[in-house]
Amino acid sequence: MRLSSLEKHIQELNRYLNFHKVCWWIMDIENEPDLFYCNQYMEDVFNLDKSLPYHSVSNTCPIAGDYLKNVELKSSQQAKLILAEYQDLLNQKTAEYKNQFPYFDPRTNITHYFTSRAKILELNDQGEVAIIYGIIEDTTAIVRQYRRIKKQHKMFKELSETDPLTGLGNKRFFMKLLGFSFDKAQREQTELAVLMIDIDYFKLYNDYYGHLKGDQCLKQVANAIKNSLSRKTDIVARFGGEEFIIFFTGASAQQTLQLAELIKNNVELCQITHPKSPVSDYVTVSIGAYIKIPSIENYAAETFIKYADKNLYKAKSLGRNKTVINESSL
Ligand SMILES: Nc1nc2c(ncn2[C@@H]2O[C@H](COP(=O)(O)OP(=O)(O)OP(=O)(O)O)[C@@H](O)[C@H]2O)c(=O)[nH]1
Repeated sequence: MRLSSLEKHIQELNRYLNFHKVCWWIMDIENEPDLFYCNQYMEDVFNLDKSLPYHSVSNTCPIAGDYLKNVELKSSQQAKLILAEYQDLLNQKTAEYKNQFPYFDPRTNITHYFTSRAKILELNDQGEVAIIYGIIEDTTAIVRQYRRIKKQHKMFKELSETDPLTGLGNKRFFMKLLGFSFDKAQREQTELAVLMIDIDYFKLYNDYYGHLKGDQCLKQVANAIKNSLSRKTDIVARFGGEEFIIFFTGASAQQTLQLAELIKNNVELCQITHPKSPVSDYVTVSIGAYIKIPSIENYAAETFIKYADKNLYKAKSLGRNKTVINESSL
């Protein structure tokens, strides 16, 4: 009786669900829980043996069976999820499931992406699930397009946060990260340090050598600054023109001063000749630093930049090629 009912359903599915590029399958859970019947298109797509009218769930089902062989599931976690949804359908906890799975086709060496939906078609007299059916659609084109857009989005984001000349982060990138770190330092009551670095007499350098050489100089200085930083959490950016900025957390005032001195020395050690500089034969930088534990009442991330900038101004007025750090913290 059940078999003829199944046959009737198979005939109906063949008649009504005969769309191009749509796989359908049906299972008699009550009598043959390990078998599924499907259309020819599904047999083609998943390389199933066409000599039989049915296929084994445990051996050939693209999801439940030998998925380890053919389905490139990203993780066993995903496989478990699909299985759990299938169980929920059998236990009537859900009326329909919908999941996605990648399928590696060994004939073409290409991974396709499918969306699989299933529903209960018939209950038996005891109200238990008797027959379920489902469709599987190839969503490879949509998935690929989604990934392309995501990749482009990431690229645009990186471009919008990168200084094209030096490859360092730009002001926007810096302010975003400073905001996060400021809040964290405030919560954890740790020191936050901001260093403003400015090339000395850069206008004279540009006037003497021209803008292109000025650009090269900016790149070299940017590299010298970047290479002076050892921790991943030290964030550096080109803040504008010939000005660079750094922030980091968890260091003492002494360590901050040491790092500033290291940067200053490393820039001078690049030996970029600057015939017009009154302070050195080579390009030098001045640095203004500000370090403090952010306090809830009195500070904002921008205040750190303002004070670091004031100290930079002091370093310039003290003759350049100098570091000034907020003295109260030393
Ligand atoms: N080549 C080049 N020059 C730049 C760029 N951005 C800013 N500048 C130049 O940097 C110079 C900055 O000059 P000023 O602000 O007068 O400062 P300075 O000559 O370095 O003097 P001090 O900072 O007081 O030591 C200007 O000549 C700008 O044109 C850039 O992207 N490329």
